Amino acid sequence: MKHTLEVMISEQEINQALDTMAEQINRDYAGVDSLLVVGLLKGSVIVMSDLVRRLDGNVQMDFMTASSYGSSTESSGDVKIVMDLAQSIKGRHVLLVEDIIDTGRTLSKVLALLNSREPASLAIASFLDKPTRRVVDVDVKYTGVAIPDEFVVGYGLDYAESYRQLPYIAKVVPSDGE
Ligand SMILES: O=P(O)(O)OC[C@H]1O[C@H](OP(=O)(O)OP(=O)(O)O)[C@H](O)[C@@H]1O
Ligand code: HPA
Ligand SMILES: [Mg+2]
Repeated sequence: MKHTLEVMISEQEINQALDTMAEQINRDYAGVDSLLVVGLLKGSVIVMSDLVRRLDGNVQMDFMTASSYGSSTESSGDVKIVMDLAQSIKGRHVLLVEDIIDTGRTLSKVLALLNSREPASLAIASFLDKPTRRVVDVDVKYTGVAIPDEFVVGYGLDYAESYRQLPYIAKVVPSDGE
């Protein structure tokens, strides 16, 4: 699809939203020995690295890969766990970090899997939230910015694997010809 990009959330706005998220997380986990922050690849990789550098205390990191969008702008609904965590989460305090919650299908699937492993606690931090698109209800404890129903890229988010590196978040606008 031919398209152009329109900036929706600037780098400065991203940083402000991250500061607020990190303050809330630091407050909530102040009494906890260690926090395992789990990023869902690939989208979360940028927000994960920016968020953990704002966190206090003993923070550990792990990653898993769940994929449903492929090269499309529509979720397939078929969420696959492509790569699992490297460690047990039984008895751990786990914070799952995502770039975006859209239909909620990815997070609900991953949440069910991780909950079955009996963590001490499990909460979700998603930088973006598209609440009007929700198909499955998911309890997201920390969110950065709520956005309207637009397909966005940048700051980890891709369109057919491109644009993840942009330091801002932009809307994908279809242009003439297709
Ligand atoms: O709430 P949902 O409708 O499930 O959409 C959100 C998910 O979709 C994207 O991942 P994608 O499957 O595109 O993989 P990626 O992280 O590698 O881009 C995004 O990173 C979230 O994980
Ligand atoms: O708006 C989006 N952009 C990129 N990837 C996504 N995955 C779910 N929603 C989106
Ligand atoms: Mg994607």
